[in-house]
Amino acid sequence: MSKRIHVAVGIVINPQKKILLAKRHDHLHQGGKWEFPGGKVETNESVTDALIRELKEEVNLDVNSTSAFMDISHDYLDKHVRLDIHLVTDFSGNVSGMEGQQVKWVTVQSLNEYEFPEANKPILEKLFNLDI
Ligand SMILES: Nc1nc2c([nH]c(=O)n2[C@@H]2O[C@H](COP(=O)(O)OP(=O)(O)OP(=O)(O)O)[C@@H](O)[C@H]2O)c(=O)[nH]1
Ligand SMILES: [Mg+2]
Repeated sequence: MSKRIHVAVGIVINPQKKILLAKRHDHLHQGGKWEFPGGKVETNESVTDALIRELKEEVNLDVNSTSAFMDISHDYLDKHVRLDIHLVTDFSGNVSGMEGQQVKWVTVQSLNEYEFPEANKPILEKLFNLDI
């Protein structure tokens, strides 16, 4: 049986309509690829609380509110992930890669230049179709 994990993922969009990407460290699951910041929802934690906590821990942003965007279940060979993806436009602070990871603001149009985990394909399609 592969592991099942529930992940809170943030599509952070700044006032210039750029989206925040972070690069996963090589040793992590799906390492070396770009991701939308986020992480595992802990026991007794809501997805929103998990996302607020992860965005502070990983990229030092203070998030005020989030809105549900899409939900994806994906089977990797070694684990099953459920990505609970939220849009984040209501935040303050300056981005910093708190875990030494590379971070980058990119336009929606340039997202196809980056390599993402397989599970992210539907997210990219939905973002391309958003008129932002
Ligand atoms: N954060 C994030 N995780 C993703 C994305 N796409 C995707 O497949 N994942 C998968 O979802 C899982 C997220 O776990 P994570 O490593 O971010 O978890 P975490 O921040 O709680 O890390 P930790 O376990 O080191 O505390 C990983 O298996 C990762 O491969 C994405 O866009 N963002
Ligand atoms: Mg993470």
